[in-house]
Amino acid sequence: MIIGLTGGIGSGKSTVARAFETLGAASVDADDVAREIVLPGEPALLAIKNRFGDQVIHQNGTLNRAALRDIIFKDPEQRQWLESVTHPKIRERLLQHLAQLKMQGAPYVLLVSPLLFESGQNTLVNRAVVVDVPQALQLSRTQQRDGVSESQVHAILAAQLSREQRLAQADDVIDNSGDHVSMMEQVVRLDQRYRQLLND
Ligand SMILES: CC(C)(COP(=O)(O)OP(=O)(O)OC[C@H]1O[C@@H](n2cnc3c(N)ncnc32)[C@H](O)[C@@H]1O)[C@@H](O)C(=O)NCCC(=O)NCCS
Ligand SMILES: Nc1ncnc2c1ncn2[C@@H]1O[C@H](COP(=O)(O)OP(=O)(O)OP(=O)(O)O)[C@@H](O)[C@H]1O
Repeated sequence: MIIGLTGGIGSGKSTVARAFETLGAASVDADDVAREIVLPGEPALLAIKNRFGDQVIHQNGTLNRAALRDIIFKDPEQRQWLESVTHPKIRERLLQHLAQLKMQGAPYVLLVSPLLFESGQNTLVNRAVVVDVPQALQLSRTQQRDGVSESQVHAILAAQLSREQRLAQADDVIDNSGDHVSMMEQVVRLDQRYRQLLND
């Protein structure tokens, strides 16, 4: 069984995924896969360099993520172009990771992705769990974690589904506006539910 785990920027997806892992779940993270497909030598990195030039490439040949972030969250057309190059490759690589994880015998696998619904990756999963927090908390936790400006987080939020749109597509919801103990209690309940579903 594959469970999609999604939520907007800074909602706590990675934190929640780690909590599921302590209970025995396996996981693959779309943000990590998005990094793999732009490593030096990958065709996606070459396409990005051809479009945006050396301003988005570090001296050592790796992607300058901050520079690309500045460009794509200012201009929806550039973001759509980047997604048209990266999303098919991310999907392909996710499928490979999921197939490998399936062999390893975990009871269920989490596909952790900020853009589960936006990118159509939800067609790869059996259920979707949304990590939900009010927008103000997304903003403060992201700023505290990454040291980025409020306007940059707002620009990223604007490129993602709204809280309501995401919740409307959820099978399960984790309210991550409380502390870690409250989050863990919800994860334990859902883990039991997923194991029960496997036995049904
Ligand atoms: C623009 C890039 C280089 C910025 O890299 P950076 O290291 O600063 O951020 P990182 O990749 O860790 O993403 C942080 C968060 O930004 C948000 N985000 C990233 N890409 C997008 C996007 N295309 N649309 C909306 N939100 C996005 C997500 O909430 C994500 O968790 C990078 O995000 C990227 O390559 N994005 C395009 C690929 C993509 O859509 N990735 C999302 C997973 S499918
Ligand atoms: N319940 C919680 N209480 C307090 N802080 C939390 C809680 N959950 C997560 N955080 C913190 O909020 C920040 C964002 O969490 P996390 O990195 O897990 O989010 P994310 O959804 O994976 O983010 P992104 O989409 O940007 O990769 C982190 O600094 C994390 O430690």
